[in-house]
Amino acid sequence: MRYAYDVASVRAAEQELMARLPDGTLMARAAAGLASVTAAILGQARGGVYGARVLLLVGVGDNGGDALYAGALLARRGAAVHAVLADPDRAHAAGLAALRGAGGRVAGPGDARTLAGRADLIMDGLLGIGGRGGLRGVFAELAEAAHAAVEATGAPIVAVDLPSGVDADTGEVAGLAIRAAVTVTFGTFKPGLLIDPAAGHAGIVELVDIGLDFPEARPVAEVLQESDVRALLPEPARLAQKYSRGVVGLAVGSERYPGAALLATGAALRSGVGAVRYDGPVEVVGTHPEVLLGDGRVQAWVVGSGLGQSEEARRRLSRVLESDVPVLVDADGLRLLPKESLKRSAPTLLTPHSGEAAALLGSSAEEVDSGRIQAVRALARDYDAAVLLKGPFSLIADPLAPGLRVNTHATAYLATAGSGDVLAGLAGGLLAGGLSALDAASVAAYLHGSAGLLAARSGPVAASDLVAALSAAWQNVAG
Ligand SMILES: NC(=O)C1=CN([C@@H]2O[C@H](COP(=O)(O)OP(=O)(O)OC[C@H]3O[C@@H](n4cnc5c(N)ncnc54)[C@H](O)[C@@H]3O)[C@@H](O)[C@H]2O)[C@@H](O)CC1
Ligand SMILES: Nc1ncnc2c1ncn2[C@@H]1O[C@H](COP(=O)(O)OP(=O)(O)O)[C@@H](O)[C@H]1O
Ligand SMILES: [K+]
Repeated sequence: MRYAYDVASVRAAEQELMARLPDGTLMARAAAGLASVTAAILGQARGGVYGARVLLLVGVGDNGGDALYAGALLARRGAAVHAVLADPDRAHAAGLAALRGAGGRVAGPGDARTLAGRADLIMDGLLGIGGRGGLRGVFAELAEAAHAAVEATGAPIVAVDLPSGVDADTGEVAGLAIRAAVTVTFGTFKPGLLIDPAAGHAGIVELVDIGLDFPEARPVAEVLQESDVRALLPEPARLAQKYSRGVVGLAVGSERYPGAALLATGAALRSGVGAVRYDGPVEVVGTHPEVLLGDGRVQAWVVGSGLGQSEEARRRLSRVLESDVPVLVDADGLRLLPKESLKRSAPTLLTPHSGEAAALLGSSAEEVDSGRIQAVRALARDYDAAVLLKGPFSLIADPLAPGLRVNTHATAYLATAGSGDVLAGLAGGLLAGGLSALDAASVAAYLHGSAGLLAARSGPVAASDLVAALSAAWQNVAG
């Protein structure tokens, strides 16, 4: 598992560690890690550090200090390092002395555009975990100079700890923020590196261990790694029979949206269950001869994907919601009936995208997307249900779990019609296989992402390709 801690916990861990170490040790560790990642990037881009032109954007706190010390290390290896200071009187004094001592040069904001235009790499040391709100004034001018240069030259921006201007704790971006190619973060992930829209500013995130420990702090978010998913996969016992592996019922698809039934069924058949029962008007057996039809006992239902808005759709939805087994509610299922009907006593998993989440919350998709932690938590609380809020990085909240889960194992090729139907069938099958709603959602999001990554190796992905890739994705995880 990978964890993200909030700023208060990072500060506490830092205090605790600094009390036991000589002054400056933590910053030295951070700067060494930062310089080493930066050197690797320069190595790949141009064969080495020697002669590389590096521009440091330096703010007024320790984030700028990290950049200055890392710049000094790069200058000692032969890089031509310039630092542009947002406010010379408040720049990290010892870091500045180290940079100068190593042969680095200092310039004013007026030189930022020229230096950025010539740089092989720009390091963003404007703001770290002490940042509040978006970039303004000189900070904004420096960020704009960096972005303009990147557009013209393609040079990467390496963010120090966080892309400057994003909110470390919430992932919100209120105004201008740096868009980095790589972020080198220290000690732990911060929620802002995992939660959109801030996560979309971070690029590839490299974690540098500086020795921080979090024995008692509660993570804000956790990200399942492959080994976590492996431990949760329902493998068939030797004495398994089809009913002991679980049966999932699918009340999805309609005459208007037959594809949803075919896709969800295909995914459910590859979700580890013993059988899939389809209840609806779509002819699924031609494509999926394994499917059972009509009434019968199931261990979980999936309802809503491609259900349509008809009276019959409403009836199918209420029948499923009134059952006493776990239910996954997707798409039309989230909008068709009064909100109260989604509050059930058996486990429930809601899988909205931002628009559907907004409808449930009475807000707009823009509001949901600008405050995703708040939105997913509010839904889980209001509906007393596990909620998978879909998006580039999907968030999963459960009223009983203190932290959020985030799925970062994904590709933008998943943004394709029918992709959500595949996810619903897969997650529903995992629910029927006995996983909790939280685990079913997390494992499904991971496998769905894996299938997308596998399928994308051969080019753009259709939702049917995701179904076809699911077994391989499962096998890759299971090992
Ligand atoms: N906490 C830790 O464990 C460690 C922290 N280190 C570095 O220290 C950083 C935190 O340093 P600081 O606490 O000094 O904070 P920052 O360097 O993030 O800067 C905070 C300062 O910027 C000003 N500021 C805040 N928002 C602003 C805005 N929107 N526009 C303009 N100015 C703004 C504030 O007045 C404050 O003085 C970390 O992100 C990391 O880079 C590392 O050196 C290693 C260890
Ligand atoms: N940019 C993106 N990067 C990664 N995954 C994405 C992105 N956009 C959407 N997804 C994923 O694709 C799926 C889309 O589901 P959904 O919005 O229900 O689509 P549909 O209704 O067309 O099936 C979700 O799992 C979502 O998390
Ligand atoms: K930064």
